[in-house]
Amino acid sequence: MYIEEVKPEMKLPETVRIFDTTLRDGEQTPGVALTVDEKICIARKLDSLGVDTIEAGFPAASPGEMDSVRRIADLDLDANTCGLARVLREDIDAVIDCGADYIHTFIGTSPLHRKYKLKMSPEEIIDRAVFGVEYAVEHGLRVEFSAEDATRTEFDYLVGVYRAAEDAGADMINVPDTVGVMIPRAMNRLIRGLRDEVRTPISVHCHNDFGLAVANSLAAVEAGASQVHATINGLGERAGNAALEEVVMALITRYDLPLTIKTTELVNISEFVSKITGVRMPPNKAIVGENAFAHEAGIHVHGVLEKAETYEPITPEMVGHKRRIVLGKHTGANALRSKLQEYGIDMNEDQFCTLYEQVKRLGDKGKRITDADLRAMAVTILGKATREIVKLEGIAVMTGESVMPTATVKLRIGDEIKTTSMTGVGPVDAAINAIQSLVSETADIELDEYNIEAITGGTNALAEVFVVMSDADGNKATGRSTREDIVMASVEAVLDAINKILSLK
Ligand SMILES: CC(=O)SCCNC(=O)CCNC(=O)[C@H](O)C(C)(C)COP(=O)(O)OP(=O)(O)OC[C@H]1O[C@@H](n2cnc3c(N)ncnc32)[C@H](O)[C@@H]1OP(=O)(O)O
Ligand SMILES: CC(C)C(=O)C(=O)O
Repeated sequence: MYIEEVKPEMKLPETVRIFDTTLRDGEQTPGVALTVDEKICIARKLDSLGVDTIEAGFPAASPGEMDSVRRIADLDLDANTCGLARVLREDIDAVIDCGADYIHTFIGTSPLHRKYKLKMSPEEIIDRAVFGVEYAVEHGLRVEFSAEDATRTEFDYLVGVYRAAEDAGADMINVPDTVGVMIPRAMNRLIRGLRDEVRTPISVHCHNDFGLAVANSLAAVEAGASQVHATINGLGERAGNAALEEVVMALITRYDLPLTIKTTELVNISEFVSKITGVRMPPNKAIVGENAFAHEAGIHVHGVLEKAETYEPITPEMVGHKRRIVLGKHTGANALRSKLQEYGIDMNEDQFCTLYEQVKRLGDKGKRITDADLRAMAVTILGKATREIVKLEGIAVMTGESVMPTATVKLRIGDEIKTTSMTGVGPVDAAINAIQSLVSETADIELDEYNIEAITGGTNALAEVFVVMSDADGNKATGRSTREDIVMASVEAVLDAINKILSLK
């Protein structure tokens, strides 16, 4: 509604090209280093996603980078394979040697970069830029030129640099907000200004130091930029780059721009990149976070159950996500009824009220309530309490210096008594390993989470253990126990969760 009103003020391009730099700037995320094979896997996924260009690496940086870019170029993907290079002959030669079809070459232009980093005069920087672009063009590459730290460069000088790159044959000029200092209005002004001065298509590369990378990228598009640099999950130097999934979904759904991205792949690629890089997404991350389509508050869940758009701006399916109704302190009766219906559980009004109160009480204590917990609570209220299918009959643990921590556990599982001994990194680990080994003959139940907290002080402190376990069918249950002895608290919590899951069968 409001967006349509401001659209006439924009200079939107017909479409926006997506230049993905997950494998280059994304890999500059502190602590992230990808192997050649990992880069190839990500490149294939980016290509299926439909990005226009994949910046596969910086070939001059190392033999591994060279190998990655070469092998990605050899894949002959639909996306352009791009290599990054300083405006130096040896860097550009490295990109040429990789067989990439596209080069991104750059030089710093701001007073800070000129004076302190490059120690070059403004004229020398222009000469170097022209050399780099011409050299790459002569070698048959399509060339994107970046004035690094453009957003802290004097406008007239910046125009001079870009005009020189354009005259030297650059196919795209990129405007990097290298340290993320822009605000959307200023970015819009800068891109409008540049559009009046240069003929070449304009791209932007925004960093997220103030959390404005996506907003600044969109402001640039509103001013006519026809390409955006982005990374999966917003990876990149320091606070990262503009998150591809956010930029893409905003361009498609807020600006109605026809992008070629297969949006249903976004969650899949986000999870893949998160796993490979080890950079986990916060649950509230837009578009791809665990909570992006999760609802707990009663008023919201009620709205969503009636009509999902009340509290969802786009459908989860559009990005390959799933809607989740979460139980907790804010749960309302409508949400609870829908959960019971989902599991085919019938209750009278009194039983329902008891369950509702229990959910609220647990929520107030800050406890997490999984679907299996709810089902266990419901069956207890219905008089069919969680059955103690697995019962501890005995346990002995041995630990110390120079011995492998070992636990011997005796369980009654149904009518059978079973015993085993297992080792672990400590007595708790050994005991849980032994329980899991015995139970694995009945059901495949994994420990997903283990948390321990000291409730009181001192060596005889009460410890509360909280676990989350799940089986191969996706049933998840929590288990809890509070004891002075952390081994026993852990064993009881694990058995609590296992029995909840087995009682559902
Ligand atoms: C904003 C960005 O994200 S830029 C990309 C950042 N990515 C990387 O740096 C990738 C990893 N880098 C590397 O492996 C190394 O830094 C290399 C191989 C590229 C260069 O290594 P070294 O030769 O040892 O140089 P070092 O990194 O210490 O310093 C950078 C040099 O490049 C020069 N330089 C920096 N940018 C440019 C440029 N665009 N054009 C020409 N020279 C440049 C610097 O002035 C400095 O020169 P000096 O060695 O003569 O002082
Ligand atoms: C190489 C350039 C575009 C860059 O990564 C930056 O300025 O952040």
